[in-house]
Parts: sequence; structure tokens; C-alpha cells
Amino acid sequence: MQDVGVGLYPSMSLLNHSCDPNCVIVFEGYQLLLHSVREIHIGEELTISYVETLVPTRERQKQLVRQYCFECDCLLCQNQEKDAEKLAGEELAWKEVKDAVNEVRYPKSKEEWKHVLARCQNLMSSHEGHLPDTNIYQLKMLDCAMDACINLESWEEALHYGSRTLEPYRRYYPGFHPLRAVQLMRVGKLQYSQGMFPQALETLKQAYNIMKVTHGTDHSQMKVLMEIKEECEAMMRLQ
Ligand SMILES: C[S@@+](CC[C@H](N)C(=O)[O-])C[C@H]1O[C@@H](n2cnc3c(N)ncnc32)[C@H](O)[C@@H]1O
Repeated sequence: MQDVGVGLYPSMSLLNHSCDPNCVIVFEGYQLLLHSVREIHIGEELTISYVETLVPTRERQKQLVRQYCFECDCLLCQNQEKDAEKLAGEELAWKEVKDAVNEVRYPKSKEEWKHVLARCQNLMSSHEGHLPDTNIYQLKMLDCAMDACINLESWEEALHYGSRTLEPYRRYYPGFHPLRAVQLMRVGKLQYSQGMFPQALETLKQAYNIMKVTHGTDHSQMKVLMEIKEECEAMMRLQ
């Protein structure tokens, strides 16, 4: 798996969509990089996902029709795998969480982040036991709470929310997925910040194994990842 040789493809805009694609596109500054995420046979079509694959089949399909005017009939759309799990829990609860998460606009100040965090904390405590972390709206809220805590420099609480996202990320972004690599890296950094060096190293190694495929070893994010990994190893040698 490697750089797909974009030279063969005159333009990335020629790539068709699959909800289970064999390639991903990642940014490097203003550059777009195309990487294969599984073995591709000669003559096989290269595909990317045009939409966030986390959302259930019906929503992905609606978005593809609305934005790209076609109906997807990939295998994932046909078997609707994981849809039930993605919407597990009480419907009234996840609909409230979905609305709340969709309302969040990127906060511009600490006060706004505090407000976002308080909203997430209230929702999580009122729906405790009614929504599993595998529900995608609960998952989005955990991500949102993690972002808020990072912006408010509440590292321990950020790690609490981030750790809870890892298992759902593993289920919903299997194989090599850039979002899972970045999430593992974020959680690994938080573990490092809390002095949890062996755990951080393990998480960062998982991030590395995915990122070398999705981003490539020369990517700037990979260099940042290697630096933290090395710092972590140094701290472990000192202990
Ligand atoms: C960015 S273009 C992709 C290249 C396009 N197929 C071409 O030959 O120029 C996006 C358009 O390709 C078509 N397309 C992409 N993926 C598709 C898929 N999985 N099934 C059907 N049509 C698709 C849709 O018409 C969509 O609006």
C-alpha cells in the first residue's frame, strides 16, 4: 500500500465514490495526497469516500444524492452493516444529542468552549445508561467534550472522553483510516501529558501503524508523531 501514483490519474476529481473505499485523500499543507489503504489489483478502480462514513446508510445516501446526484449501491449500502449499532440506545435521547451536536459552531473563546462543555456534561449525565458510546451521536458528543477540554486545558478530563472514543473508532473506522490515526495520536498525547508513558507509547504505536499507510512516512503529522513517541520512550528509560 502506497502513494497511488497520482501521475496516472490526471485529476483526483475523476475518482468515484465508495462508502468502503480503497484509497484515502489527506492534506499536506495545500497539497492533496492520495494513498491506497488496501491491496489494489491491476485494472481495479480507485475509489475514495465523498462523505463521512460514520453516519448510517440512509443519511450517507441522502447526502450523496443531494450533493452528487447519484445513488450509491456499494456493498456497505447494500448490507447496511453496523447501522443498528450506530443508532443504539434510546431514540429520544440520541435525537436530543444529535440536535445539540449539530448546533455547535466552532467556539471562538474560552467562554464559548465552557458553554459547549457544560452542555455536553449535562446531556451525558441526563442520558447516562441510555446511550452507549457506540451510538454515533454520543460518540460525536464525546469528541466535542474532548475538544472543549483540550481548549480549556483540562487534560485529565479530555483524556477521559478521548479514551471512550477509541473502541467506537476502532469499530467504525476499521483497517487504515486517517481519522482513527489522528484520534489515536490525540489520545496518546493526552496519555503522555498525564505521565502514562507505557499506555501513551502503545497508543502512539497504533497511530503510527495506521498513519504510515494513510499519510505516508514523509507526512508532517508523522514527524510530529515520531517526536512524541521518542519523547515517550525517553521518559520510560528515565523511570
Ligand atoms: C467527482 S466526479 C467523479 C468522476 C466522474 N465519474 C467522471 O467520470 O468524471 C463525481 C460524479 O461521479 C459520479 N459518481 C461517483 N461515484 C459514483 C458511484 N459510486 N456510483 C455512481 N456514480 C458515481 C456521480 O455522478 C458524481 O456526481
